Amino acid sequence: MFKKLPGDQVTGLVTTTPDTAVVFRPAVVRTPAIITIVIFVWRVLAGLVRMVWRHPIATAVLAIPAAVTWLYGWRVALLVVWLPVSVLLPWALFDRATFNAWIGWRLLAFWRLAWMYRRHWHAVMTISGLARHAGGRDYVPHLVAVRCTSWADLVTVNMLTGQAVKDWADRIEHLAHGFGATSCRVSVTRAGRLLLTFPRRDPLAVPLPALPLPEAVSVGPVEIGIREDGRPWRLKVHGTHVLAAGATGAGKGSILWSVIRALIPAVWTGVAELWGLDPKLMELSFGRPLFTRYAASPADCADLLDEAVERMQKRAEKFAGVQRDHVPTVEDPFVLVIVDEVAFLTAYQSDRALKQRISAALATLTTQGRAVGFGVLAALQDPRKDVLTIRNLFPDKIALRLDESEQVDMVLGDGARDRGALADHISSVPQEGAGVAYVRLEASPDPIRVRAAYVSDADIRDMVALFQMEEAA
Ligand SMILES: Nc1ncnc2c1ncn2[C@@H]1O[C@H](COP(=O)(O)OP(=O)(O)OP(=O)(O)O)[C@@H](O)[C@H]1O
Repeated sequence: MFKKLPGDQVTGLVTTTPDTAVVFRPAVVRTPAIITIVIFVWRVLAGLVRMVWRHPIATAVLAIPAAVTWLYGWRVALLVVWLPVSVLLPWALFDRATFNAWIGWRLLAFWRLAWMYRRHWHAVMTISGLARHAGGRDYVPHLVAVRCTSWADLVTVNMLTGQAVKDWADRIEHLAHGFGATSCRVSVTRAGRLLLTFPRRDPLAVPLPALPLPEAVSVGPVEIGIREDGRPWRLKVHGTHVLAAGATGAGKGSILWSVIRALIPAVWTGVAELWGLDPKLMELSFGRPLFTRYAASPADCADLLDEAVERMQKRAEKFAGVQRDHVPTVEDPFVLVIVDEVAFLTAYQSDRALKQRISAALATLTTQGRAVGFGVLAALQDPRKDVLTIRNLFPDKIALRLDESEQVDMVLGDGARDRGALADHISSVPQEGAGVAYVRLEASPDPIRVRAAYVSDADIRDMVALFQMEEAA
């Protein structure tokens, strides 16, 4: 009787031997071969149609020569291949940008989809814990499409039903290493669909020299560097307050100086004023003539801030009931109060009375100054709790290189690091990482990576000389 085992129906089985293994074999329903073949062929055809639809150029590059070889022989195929190559090659050599936009990135996307993402998708999803096994079935997030830009692969993916963005944000390191990238950023494109950004190279690895002095008179948004996607980084300074936080040597100076540089034409014409607070006596003193008002000692800084508050309040009285938005004019210029190392004046200030005066003046400026044309741009080394009160007064924040991962969310807000703002991973080698930062733009919760242009001492000297010449003229 036991020879029939395992698997046969063994109802009523009686055995006197303890520990006898009784195995039940599940009923097997045999699917007719024709149904299996139809399903298989259907899947192949659907896959082919999808591939042609999504990657027409890559498919044509492979399919046309193969078809011509088969139909007419390899000589004709060679000719057919040579004709487009003789057009495409010069195009690629002499106008790389348009070639890439039309053909290059599409071919690369096809290659990256097949070679990197499809090949490793199942394994990475399973090992990172993003795939699920339930009721005997594997549920794997759906890889929708891959697009390539000059610096990154943009992978669109459908989450599994019931998954949250945080499930993915918590696994950015698994994803990055799984797909051979140094980092990964997660953003939501629509309900249930994510865009994963895998950089292939770092477009911000090389320092950016100081940008040319703008020709137009403008108070912003001012161009101060480049974004990772190659577009200019424009920072809003009029109508907001900006805090740039970064460890020592992170390049806070390059942000302050790039903003100053971009505002120089507005300062020349009198529609903007720069007020400098330089408690470290190192950063702003170099370009002292550019500042309408300048202070270094804490007592002078307190006086200067009090004066700014007084002027702001007078202007608010003048505007009351007349206008709600500030338009910079020579009569009512935009005043940008620039503070290098704001914690020197607040958290680290030993004179209590002075500390309270400065904190109160800064709080008044940052809470009431926006609408009447007073802005504060402050640099800060340590964004931790003792300077928290100051931090929260600034609507716009920039995270340069930070020492600890927890500091990223302190600067950019909750969840910023999970979404890829790895400010604690920015290189401490000045050449590679100084001036590199993460910012959150108003329109999107997703942080973007940027690099400020480096305004050298020579650039500042030139700016001062030019400024003085212009004033003398
Ligand atoms: N945008 C930049 N691109 C390239 N190199 C830069 C950039 N900004 C700064 N550096 C380099 O990094 C060094 C440190 O920069 P900087 O003094 O601005 O840092 P910091 O954040 O102000 O430091 P600290 O808080 O100690 O004053 C500079 O001497 C310069 O060589």
